[in-house]
Amino acid sequence: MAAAQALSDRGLSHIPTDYIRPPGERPEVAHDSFSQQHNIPVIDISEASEGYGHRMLVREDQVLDWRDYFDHHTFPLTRRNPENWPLNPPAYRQTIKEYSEHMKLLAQRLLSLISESLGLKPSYIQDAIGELYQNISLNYYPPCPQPELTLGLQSHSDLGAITLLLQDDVGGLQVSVDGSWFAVQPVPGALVVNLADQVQILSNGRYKSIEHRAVVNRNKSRISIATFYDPAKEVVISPASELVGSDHPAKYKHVLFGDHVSAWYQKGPDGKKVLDSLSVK
Ligand SMILES: O=C(O)CCC(=O)C(=O)O
Ligand SMILES: [Fe+2]
Repeated sequence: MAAAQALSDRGLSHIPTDYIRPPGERPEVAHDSFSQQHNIPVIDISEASEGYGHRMLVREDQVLDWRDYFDHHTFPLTRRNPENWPLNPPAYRQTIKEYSEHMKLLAQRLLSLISESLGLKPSYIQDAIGELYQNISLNYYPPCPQPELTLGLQSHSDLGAITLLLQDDVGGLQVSVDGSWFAVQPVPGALVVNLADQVQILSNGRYKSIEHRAVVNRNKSRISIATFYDPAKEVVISPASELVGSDHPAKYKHVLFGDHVSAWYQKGPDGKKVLDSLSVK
């Protein structure tokens, strides 16, 4: 059993100190007023070997997130090995496969529209990203005895181009707008579209990646499924030359996507600090 769930199941009244965030990073609102009945489907990940755990960063001194997650590497097909995915329920592998294909098409449609809205050719962002690296992350946030002291997922922006997020009806996703946190209330049947860092760079800052986090609550567990649309680690991303000129200079340095990922996992995202470090001063 993964860590946060095991702690939750132990029925502790206090959370371990390595989950306690410094006062300035604690959520102000405890989301313990949700009353909907919620049944969590049982998925057996005990056989699974594809990236799962509860630590987000490689640093040892990190504050831990009250979350367990499980990753599926779905594109390119050379990374896909359904043998690593749960066998139960029986439709699981086929469902992930179909879901990944639909999410790919939807993300591509959205990226085309974003490219066009910038006056670029529809395939611009997809061409810049190159071969799609798609991961599907299943996040599980167990009930937490002290939700006011911790976070399910620390503040960050997503690293790639675009993220499609499916959340259940419990609620917990928050976005930062002008320095304040706002809850993103679940809408049945709807996906949340989060723009990620590479679209901010490619659009030379005309689109902004969204800083977000997840809070947990005392009574309910919550599941969210994030589908990430990323470039390969070898791809260099830079502002579109069409969007750079003498009256609007490049706002970001070129970045090797792999370096962006390493900085994120080593230093910690700390909101959008990793992206901010690429700003041209
Ligand atoms: O659980 C959520 O609502 C957010 C998940 C998320 O931001 C992520 O997986 O990157
Ligand atoms: Fe995210």
